[in-house]
Amino acid sequence: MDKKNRSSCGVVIVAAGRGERAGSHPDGPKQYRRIGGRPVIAHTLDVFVNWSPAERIVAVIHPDDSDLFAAALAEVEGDKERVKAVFGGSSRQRSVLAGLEALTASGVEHVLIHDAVRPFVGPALLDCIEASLLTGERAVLPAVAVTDTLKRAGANGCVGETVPRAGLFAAQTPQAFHFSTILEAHRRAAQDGRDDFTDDAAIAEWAGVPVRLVEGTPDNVKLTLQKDITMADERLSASFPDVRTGNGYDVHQLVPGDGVTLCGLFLPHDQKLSGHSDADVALHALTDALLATCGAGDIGDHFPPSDPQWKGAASRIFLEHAARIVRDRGGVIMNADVSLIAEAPKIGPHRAEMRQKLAEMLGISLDRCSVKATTNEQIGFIGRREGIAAIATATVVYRNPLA
Ligand SMILES: Nc1ccn([C@@H]2O[C@H](COP(=O)(O)OP(=O)(O)OP(=O)(O)O)[C@@H](O)[C@H]2O)c(=O)n1
Ligand SMILES: C[C@](O)(CO)[C@H](O)COP(=O)(O)O
Repeated sequence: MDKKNRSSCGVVIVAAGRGERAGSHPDGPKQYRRIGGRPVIAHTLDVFVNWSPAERIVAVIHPDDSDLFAAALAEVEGDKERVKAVFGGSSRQRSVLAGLEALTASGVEHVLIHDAVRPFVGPALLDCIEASLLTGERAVLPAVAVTDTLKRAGANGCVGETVPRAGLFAAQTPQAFHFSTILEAHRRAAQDGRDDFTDDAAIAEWAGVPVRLVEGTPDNVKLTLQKDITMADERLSASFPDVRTGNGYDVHQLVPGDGVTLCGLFLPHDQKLSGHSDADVALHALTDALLATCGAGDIGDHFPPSDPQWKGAASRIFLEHAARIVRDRGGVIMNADVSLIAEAPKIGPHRAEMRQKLAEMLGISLDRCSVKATTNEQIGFIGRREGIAAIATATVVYRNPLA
């Protein structure tokens, strides 16, 4: 989704429960149990810290779990600066209210409230919920239609009746709301002594706020019992990593001038690259390579050369935009590699600084960034110093389903 059409969201992740139905375990309550080698809550936080509309993330934890939470947070991959922990209460409802109160000064317009123990939430569901909020909905509930036949138990372990399942849905999280609407509803429920709501949509319903249903994902299960944790662990341990590689190519003409910008670095030279933006071929090729890893089109789709706002633009804007798209779709950039094909200026003395710039722009470590250069042996248009070309490759691992 285009950045300018995105909402400003806070996120409350409730993690203060004791997980009694799952049973006790040396790793602690179920949100700290390891699935696929990492704590459940680390998987959950990964998704939100890499989802760009999430401006503030409040994890609501139990006062006994501060050390467990700090250790789990250390395993989260992404911008953890946005995550703050507060203590919850004796019920889920009280924990949610503690999380909402912690967001009051943040100025966010919307809030997503999510169970820490639903680690398989994916960015596609978050985007779908956000899209519904952006149409003006004040409460949005992801839910899946019930597919089993439902029975109500009667006396002596026998069926009392069959419950018609038409129109019945199982509620999931994250449930999303206009922030001040749900805060006010939660505060009012607490003042009225109501402590029996099992989800936040029910509080919105009680407050008379219409709740929009959107389609949840069957994968987004809540880990409630020991068997759920076992199945989650098997699922993550058995799954193949979703590794994708994209490539990109770009070329720009050299004309008389005072220097060229390559990998975001200005190199004084007796020529310049001509183009609509700063004509940084290296960043253009790498932008295309990143977009290719998730089928997100090419640089021209996102930044049309016909659009005057990109005239003379620094190409880091394009690269950072592509990196954001990748992260929003659950991708982790593993590697970025650029080959420059230029007769002059000499790239070798500037390679280290160029790699450093790529690492900064992409938010990844230096050893994952590579810049190489070759001449064209004085052959063809590059050999005649009429242009510079770049070829780039990016490797991205997608942690969550793209669909
Ligand atoms: N006082 C509570 C109770 C629950 N939760 C959170 O609400 C989510 C959904 O609750 P549930 O699955 O019922 O978790 P527990 O209450 O921990 O489980 P149990 O009822 O088996 O003890 C969990 O992420 C849980 O940590 C919370 O923050 N504060
Ligand atoms: C909020 C919830 O995940 C919606 O399905 C669910 O109600 C929370 O679990 P609990 O067992 O009711 O605490």
